Amino acid sequence: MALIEVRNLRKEFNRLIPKTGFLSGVRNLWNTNYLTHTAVDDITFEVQEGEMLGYIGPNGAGKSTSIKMMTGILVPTAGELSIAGLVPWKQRREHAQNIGVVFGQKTQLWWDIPVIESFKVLKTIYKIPDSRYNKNLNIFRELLELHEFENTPVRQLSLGQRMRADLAAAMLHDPQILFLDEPTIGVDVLAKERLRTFIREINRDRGVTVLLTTHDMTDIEKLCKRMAIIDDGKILYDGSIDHLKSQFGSERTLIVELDDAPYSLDIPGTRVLREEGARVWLSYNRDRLNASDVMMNIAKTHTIRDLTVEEPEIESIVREIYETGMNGRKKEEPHVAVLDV
Ligand SMILES: Nc1ncnc2c1ncn2[C@@H]1O[C@H](COP(=O)(O)OP(=O)(O)OP(=O)(O)O)[C@@H](O)[C@H]1O
Repeated sequence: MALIEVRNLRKEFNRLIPKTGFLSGVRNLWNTNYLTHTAVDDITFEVQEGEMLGYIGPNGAGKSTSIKMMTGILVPTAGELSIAGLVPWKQRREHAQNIGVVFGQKTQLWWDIPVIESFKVLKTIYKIPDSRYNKNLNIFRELLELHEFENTPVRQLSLGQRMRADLAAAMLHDPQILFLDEPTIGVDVLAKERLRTFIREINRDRGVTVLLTTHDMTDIEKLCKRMAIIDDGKILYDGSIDHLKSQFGSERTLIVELDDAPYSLDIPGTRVLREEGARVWLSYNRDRLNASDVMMNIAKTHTIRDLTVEEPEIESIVREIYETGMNGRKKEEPHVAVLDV
């Protein structure tokens, strides 16, 4: 049985249609005209124990709404949800013991008290035994370098420090599942790397199952093997990152360094992306050409000094899917490629 089971999950919100015109402010007080907006539209997926799933999508796609249902904050309009055998919004207390949650946009800690005092409050709330609390605190202190700021009130922390404190707080009670909603948003490169190392280690050493939402594709590439793409409340893709790359990333970039300046290199089947002195970046479709064909064609007119082929970046593949849907289809025809990973 999967640890997270989501079946035909749906969430609708009612939005007020504002009245305009004369005395609109007053008339809106009695306004009962609502428009139903479907934020999550019949999604189905599973997450196995110990897996790390990247859950991505453009702004307003329905990611946070999904996480809020999975964490028990929101009640779905329809569908089924079982997490570690519990229904989040019905068994909230038991469920809270099984999960850790980090919302990058909003701290779970108390703003005015030192980080360590927030941890003590959480110890009491979750009834964490002394030995377990001390053991976890020591491990997290080292992994996240908490000693730098554990006696500082949360409101005085930098964003990177706050995220480190939030991650530790979410893991103090040893949850088996961690929901991360944009945990690296706004933090610098070094802090991002520290957060990623922590997430990787708790997944590897403690077997914690992770559901990660982020707009940073490097987070996904560095942490997850599997990714689900949601847009307009629907799952467009659910499968391995390698499969997505091999299926949708057929554009390759060949970078050649020549003995002389290329002066508008014109190689059939390729497109010049950039030229810099004697270096030129050429894009070609791997399904129609291979690197050696392109190379041979260049060698007819130039002497090649150096050459590299760049793999497609997941970021550009995902951007294309957001823009045009799967397989270049329009978004009104969502296509779900469910794969075993
Ligand atoms: N409480 C609410 N009432 C009405 N509409 C809502 C509410 N919460 C979310 N929505 C709408 O539901 C849709 C999905 O929102 P959600 O926050 O889940 O998106 P998201 O994928 O997390 O976006 P982002 O990446 O910008 O955080 C959006 O159109 C949003 O405006």
